[in-house]
Amino acid sequence: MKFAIVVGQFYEELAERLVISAKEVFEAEGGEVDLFVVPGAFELPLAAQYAAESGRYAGVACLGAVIRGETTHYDYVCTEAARGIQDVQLKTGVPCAFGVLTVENMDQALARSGGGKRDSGAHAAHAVLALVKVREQLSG
Ligand SMILES: Nc1c(NC[C@H](O)[C@H](O)[C@H](O)CO)[nH]c(=O)[nH]c1=O
Ligand SMILES: CC(=O)[C@@H](O)COP(=O)(O)O
Repeated sequence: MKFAIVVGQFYEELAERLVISAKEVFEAEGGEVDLFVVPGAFELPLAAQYAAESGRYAGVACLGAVIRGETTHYDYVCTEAARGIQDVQLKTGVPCAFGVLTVENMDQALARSGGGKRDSGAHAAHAVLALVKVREQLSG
C-alpha cells in the first residue's frame, strides 16, 4: 500500500521532524511513502489534491508548521490549510490528515513534533491508517 506525505517546509527543521515520524508509522505498517515538498502550509491543499487525484495513494498525510507572527497572516494560512485539506478529502474520498502545527512559538512546535507533548507527524499518519481501515471495513 502506498501513501503520500505532502509537507510545507517553511520551517525546515520542523518539517523534517514531522516527516520522519509520519514515515516511520507508515513504514511500520508495511507502507511505501512518496514525499512531496511545498513552500508552506498554504500550498498543502493543492498538493494533497494532486496526490489524492493521482489514484496512486491510499491516503495523504499533510504536514507543516505555522507559527504566529505579528500580523493576521497566521490566521489566514491556518484557516485555509485546514479548510482546504478537509475539502480535498471530502471531495476525493481519499483520507488526507491534518498534521499541521498551528502554534504560538517554536517551543510549542518542537514539543508537538516529537518533543514530548505530542507527535503530530505520527498522529497524522495514524489518522490516515484509521480512515483506510474504516473504508476497508465498509467495502468488504
Ligand atoms: N508564515 C508561515 C507560512 N507562510 C507561507 C504560506 O504558507 C505560503 O507559502 C505563502 O503565503 C505563499 O503562498 N507558511 C507556513 O507553513 N508556516 C508559517 O509560519
Ligand atoms: C504565520 C505567518 O504567516 C507569520 O509567520 C508571518 O509573520 P508576520 O505576521 O509577523 O508577518
